[in-house]
Amino acid sequence: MAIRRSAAAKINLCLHVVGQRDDGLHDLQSAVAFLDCGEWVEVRKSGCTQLNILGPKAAELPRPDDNLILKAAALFPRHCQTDIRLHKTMPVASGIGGGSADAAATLHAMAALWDLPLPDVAAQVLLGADVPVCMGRSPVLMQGIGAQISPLGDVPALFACLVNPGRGLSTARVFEQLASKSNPPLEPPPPAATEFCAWLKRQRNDLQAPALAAEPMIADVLEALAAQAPLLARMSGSGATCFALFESLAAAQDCASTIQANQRDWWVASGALLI
Ligand SMILES: C[C@](O)(CO)[C@H](O)COP(=O)(O)OP(=O)(O)OC[C@H]1O[C@@H](n2ccc(N)nc2=O)[C@H](O)[C@@H]1O
Ligand SMILES: Nc1ncnc2c1ncn2[C@@H]1O[C@H](COP(=O)(O)OP(=O)(O)OP(=O)(O)O)[C@@H](O)[C@H]1O
Repeated sequence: MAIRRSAAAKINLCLHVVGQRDDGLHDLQSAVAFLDCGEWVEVRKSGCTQLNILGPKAAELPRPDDNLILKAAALFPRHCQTDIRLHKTMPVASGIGGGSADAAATLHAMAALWDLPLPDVAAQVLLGADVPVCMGRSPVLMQGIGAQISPLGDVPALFACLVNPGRGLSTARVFEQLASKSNPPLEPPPPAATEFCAWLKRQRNDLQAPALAAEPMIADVLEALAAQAPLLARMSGSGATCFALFESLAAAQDCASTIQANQRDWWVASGALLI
């Protein structure tokens, strides 16, 4: 029997860096939502644990032994030998949590396959700061280093276009280049869905400036998205993927096809935010 779980793209709709801890990690406040980009993890019982990677972005992960998926699988007892397949569609090191989403999908799939409980949040966050948030798929508020997750409240139906210019960025390096480690906090999210977009526009991604300095092509991506008259265009996570939000699926898809037609080498995706 095979069990398949999808790994959705994580979008940091806003990301405030509000402090730095003694261990160097940063305290964050981020509204996070998800978009299904067709990436998945499939598991089946086997004589040994191994990972095979296929899909259009498989070549960006040449060494399966280093994969976060195998670190996630290692959280289960030794007898849980599992054959794992990853279908990779999201660009690697691109600020949309690909590795974390794959690790989260692996934890869900293996817990179901072996009828075991999920590893706790403390173990999840040791895999990666984005793993706890990627265990769910609905819009949430992420705080602390990534382990404190709470519901975001009433979010309207929104549609997104994601664009990545094909340049990987190191998350650690972007944090290092951040000018101020202690920035103004998020305004509390509004109770009513009708106020959500106005609230979101007033928030920031504090990693956008250092990522732009490291990779100037992000400015081209943001300009291309802004030209499609979205509700909002901003960078996700530590970049370089940027997103634009729209009120309709058709508008998000139009944005994606226009940008892809102009920039054949860029990675582009669109769809409804999961709610
Ligand atoms: C920027 C975000 O994507 C926002 O959702 C995440 O905080 C990063 O999540 P991630 O890629 O899963 O991060 P990890 O692999 O755990 O950490 C990569 C590096 O990012 C930096 N890092 C990460 C999380 C955090 N709260 N503070 C940090 O300073 C650290 O230098 C760390 O070594
Ligand atoms: N399954 C995986 N998918 C993608 N990257 C992985 C995976 N496993 C390990 N990695 C490594 O993790 C690093 C970060 O890649 P990932 O795609 O998770 O970054 P990201 O999208 O910037 O993440 P985040 O938004 O959480 O900072 C890469 O250098 C990659 O080699």
